[in-house]
Amino acid sequence: MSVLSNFFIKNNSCSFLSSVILASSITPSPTMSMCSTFLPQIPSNFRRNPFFSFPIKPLFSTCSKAFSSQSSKENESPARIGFLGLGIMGSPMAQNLIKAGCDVTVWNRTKSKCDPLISLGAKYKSSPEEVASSCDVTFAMLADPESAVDVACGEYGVANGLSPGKGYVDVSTVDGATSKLIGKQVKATGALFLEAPVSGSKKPAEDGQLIFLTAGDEALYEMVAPFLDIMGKSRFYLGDVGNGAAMKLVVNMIMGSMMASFSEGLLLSKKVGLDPSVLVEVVSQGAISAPMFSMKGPSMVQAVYPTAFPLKHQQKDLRLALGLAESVSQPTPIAAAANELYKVAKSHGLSDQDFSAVIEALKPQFQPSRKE
Ligand SMILES: NC(=O)C1=CN([C@@H]2O[C@H](COP(=O)(O)OP(=O)(O)OC[C@H]3O[C@@H](n4cnc5c(N)ncnc54)[C@H](OP(=O)(O)O)[C@@H]3O)[C@@H](O)[C@H]2O)C=CC1
Ligand SMILES: O=CC(=O)O
Repeated sequence: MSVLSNFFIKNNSCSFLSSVILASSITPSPTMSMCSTFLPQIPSNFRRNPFFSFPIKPLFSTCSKAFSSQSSKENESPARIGFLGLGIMGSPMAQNLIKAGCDVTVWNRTKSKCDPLISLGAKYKSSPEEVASSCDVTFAMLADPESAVDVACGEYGVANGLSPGKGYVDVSTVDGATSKLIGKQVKATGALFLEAPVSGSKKPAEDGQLIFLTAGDEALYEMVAPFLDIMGKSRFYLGDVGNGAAMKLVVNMIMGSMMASFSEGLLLSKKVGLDPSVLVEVVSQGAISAPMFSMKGPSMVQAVYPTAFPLKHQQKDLRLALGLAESVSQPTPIAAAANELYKVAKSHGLSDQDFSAVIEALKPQFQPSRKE
């Protein structure tokens, strides 16, 4: 199978862009020339470092042709990638970049989380500002809107270290207004900005199987595509900043409601004398089957919730999705009800459990006492 056909199969969502990039490796196109201010700091990396022999993702060498065709200078520095926020998602994402041979510099508020990555070869800087100033492109995977703004725009924040020719890619799940605020600060430095929240949890992050929902500077999107392809299995470019955030919030609104509904079903099945494990099996074979139910159902039946997606983040996403719905007067009664359930779960100390622990909020001990 040719490299080109691999590319289309793996990334059927962006086949137009792929063909633009591939074509650019042969004949410079207007799309690629849009990237030229950024390119001088990136391309030689793709000729000199181990990316070319990266065995799992032949796609990458396809993309790298686009970069190498833009430059023939031998004395350019390799692309330097910053990664901020090394929680459940950020750590495996940064790890995959390091394992692919990228030159990665990390920072995390709790410094100890940097140590495993440093031992894999990452560099360390002591602030987001220093990471951004020492890197060509900086990724951030932060908890929520507050931390995303703080890291990007606060004291010693990313914006202080950015300048023309650099790029900032925020992969955190935030609302569109937050993303636009960050984008504005980034653009004021002359750097490029891309929002790129991800769909997919801990395991897809470890396996490089995330789905990127990007929006913002298309030139930066094209520049970082090879890195997204190391961390993910597909990528969507959705236009203006805010669209990536909105897409992610809609997806997670659906997910939060599905999990709440599944929880009700598991508990009801048990109460009427059925085996909830059999319900999981039945669901898995029918039209409402979902990987999420098959993966999480068995542990939910056992009342254990190993954290992949923290419940507090699911509730944050529902809250932000409800705000999005409110902004356009779209009724979302199911999501609103689900949100209340996650709030109950949070108030009972389940914030850091997996979001499947929302089922606990439906159990008698967590229900408001009722007069018979
Ligand atoms: N887990 C999942 O399945 C998925 C999560 N997401 C989204 O990705 C983002 C990260 O999720 P995840 O990795 O699970 O979350 P974690 O809670 O594991 O990690 C959060 C990260 O944010 C940092 N952080 C929190 N507050 C601040 C602050 N005030 N200043 C600086 N850094 C801060 C944490 O630093 P410290 O280590 O110091 O606490 C940590 O690095 C969230 O927006 C989430 O909604 C998206 C897809 C899937
Ligand atoms: O945001 C969570 C996910 O699984 O996607």
